[in-house]
Amino acid sequence: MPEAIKDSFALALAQGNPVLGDIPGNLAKIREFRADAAEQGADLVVFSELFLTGYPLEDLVLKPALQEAARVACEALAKETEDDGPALLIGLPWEEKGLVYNAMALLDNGKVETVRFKCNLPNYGVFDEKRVFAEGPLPGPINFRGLRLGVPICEDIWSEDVCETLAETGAELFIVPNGSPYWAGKHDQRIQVAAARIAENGLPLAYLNQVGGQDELVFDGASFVLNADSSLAVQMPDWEEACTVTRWKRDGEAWVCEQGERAVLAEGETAKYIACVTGLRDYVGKNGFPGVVLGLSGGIDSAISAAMAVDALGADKVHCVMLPYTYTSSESLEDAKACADALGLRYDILPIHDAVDGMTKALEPLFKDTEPDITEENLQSRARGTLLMAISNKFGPMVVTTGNKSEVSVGYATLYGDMNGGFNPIKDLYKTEVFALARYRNRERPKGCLGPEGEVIPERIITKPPTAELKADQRDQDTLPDYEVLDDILECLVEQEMPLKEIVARGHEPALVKKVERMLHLAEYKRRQAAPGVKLTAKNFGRDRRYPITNKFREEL
Ligand SMILES: Nc1ncnc2c1ncn2[C@@H]1O[C@H](COP(=O)(O)OP(=O)(O)OC[C@H]2O[C@@H]([n+]3cccc(C(=O)O)c3)[C@H](O)[C@@H]2O)[C@@H](O)[C@H]1O
Ligand SMILES: Nc1ncnc2c1ncn2[C@@H]1O[C@H](COP(=O)(O)OP(=O)(O)OP(=O)(O)O)[C@@H](O)[C@H]1O
Ligand SMILES: NC(=O)CC[C@H](N)C(=O)O
Repeated sequence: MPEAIKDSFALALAQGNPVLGDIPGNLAKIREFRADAAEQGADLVVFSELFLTGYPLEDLVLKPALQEAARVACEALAKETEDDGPALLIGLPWEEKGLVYNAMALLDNGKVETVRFKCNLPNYGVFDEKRVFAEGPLPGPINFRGLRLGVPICEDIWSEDVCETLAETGAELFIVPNGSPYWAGKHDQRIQVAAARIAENGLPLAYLNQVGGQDELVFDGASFVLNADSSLAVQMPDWEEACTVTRWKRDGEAWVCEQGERAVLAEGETAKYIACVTGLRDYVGKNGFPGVVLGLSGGIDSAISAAMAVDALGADKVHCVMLPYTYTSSESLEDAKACADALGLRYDILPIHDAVDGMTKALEPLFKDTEPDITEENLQSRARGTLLMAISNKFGPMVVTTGNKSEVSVGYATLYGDMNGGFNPIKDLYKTEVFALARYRNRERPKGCLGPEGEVIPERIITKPPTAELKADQRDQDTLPDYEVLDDILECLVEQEMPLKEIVARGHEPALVKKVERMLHLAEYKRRQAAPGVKLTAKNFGRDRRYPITNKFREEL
């Protein structure tokens, strides 16, 4: 039986990257973290929200078999705490009297000592927890070897009630396990929320988040400890697994965390770039692909996607194919080759003339009395999409799709053509941000990136006017307004749901604002069929923005 905690204790924060549904794999990770924490003298190791199963579980948690497998793994793990090692605070779904809770279990002395449930279930943006979990009752503290731990679970700290109840019922500090996805500016929000709970209750707070990608979400880690005066005691690194042991001392009635690691966090473009790379890496890795393949056109979208793929997976796992047709310029061929060379990846050229001519011939009996139009343009895109999917089928790599948020917004992409693919690393980046990130990556290679340093996206790819090259002398701006203008209107419409009048008041042409609004609504059917991609903003296309496809509503202006 371990001794009661008196004047000091050591708390390990296990900032890990679970694989959703891989209970044996996550269990193995828990054991590794525990061994590491034991070596560092920890008394307790805490894991992020639902770590044993992975987060977010979505409807998978409704499966009794999943609940049962998690419970069995938890009981087995509890037995292992009979040794002298640290206790464990782990997250898992917990069924009781027919209701399923989002729970944290304290495993100590060879058994499950206590379980407590999440009270405030987030049900906005990407979150849908009320659909699958029951709300827990307002909790009291967990007794850990005589120490009274307040354990609010993630959303539980985003309002006052749970922390207030825990403090009133004797909690001595807060330990907060989270599954808190990244979006730009999120870390500052978390610190503010934590500081508010500390100010209300006068207790220190350890905030633990997971890392890694899970479908469209990426988690940045960046766990931290704030003391009761809201000063930062520990800042763990972002975007990487880590096990940090925080050391606590009693000062009269209060607990104080000793000053520890102070990692510098990625911000702005660095954070966004790492988020795209992390999302792609984990999607490809966790779904078991040997690598990726993508069409490299000499344009900026495919160039930055190729750079992100190399940074995520290494050049040996990225295959780029130039698929030229009649309208492909010599500059595009040169630029694609220069980009492939700079990134050091496998590059092939497969002309699509035969494929397009073959489809044109097959359609001739029906099309012979018609004029060429966008149909023929789309055949080029579909030939490319088909060939890339064939390479995927034959050799196994996943097709990376490369549409930016501006294109995805207005439907400037071909269904079953360039929209083909399994995952899109730039889906939540407007075109103007794609340009900025390309320049950024040429200046700087952020941590964890496996590609070369220096210029990886040749300058001309960034400076030349964007073109789909589906007909002679085509430019994106023949069909779309300048990207600076388009992106500003889209940001207002998508992220802010701003009334059209207010968008016009920013200096935009009324007719253009109406046109963009119309394109945005009309493209809903394409987005519903589009590949998933990394969420970077507070409102991505996907779970954050659920619009009907059939929709005749248009705002008056
Ligand atoms: N509400 C709805 N629900 C379900 N399906 C709907 C639909 N409305 C149209 N459709 C279907 O969608 C079809 C039109 O969509 P789609 O076939 O994609 O063709 P569409 O959107 O007409 O053309 C593709 C556009 O993407 C542009 N673009 C830009 C950059 C690159 C590339 C590229 O390919 O590399 C393309 C290209 O210039 C063109 O403006 C209709 O013929 C119809 O079959
Ligand atoms: N000639 C080509 N060879 C290989 N892939 C191509 C070719 N043309 C288009 N693609 C694929 O289709 C996608 C969509 O084309 P699109 O023209 O929108 O993008 P881009 O060429 O990368 O960038 P930009 O819009 O700046 O020209 C490309 O990103 C690329 O993956
Ligand atoms: N898992 C959760 O409860 C997440 C919700 C929380 N507000 C966050 O994004 O940090």
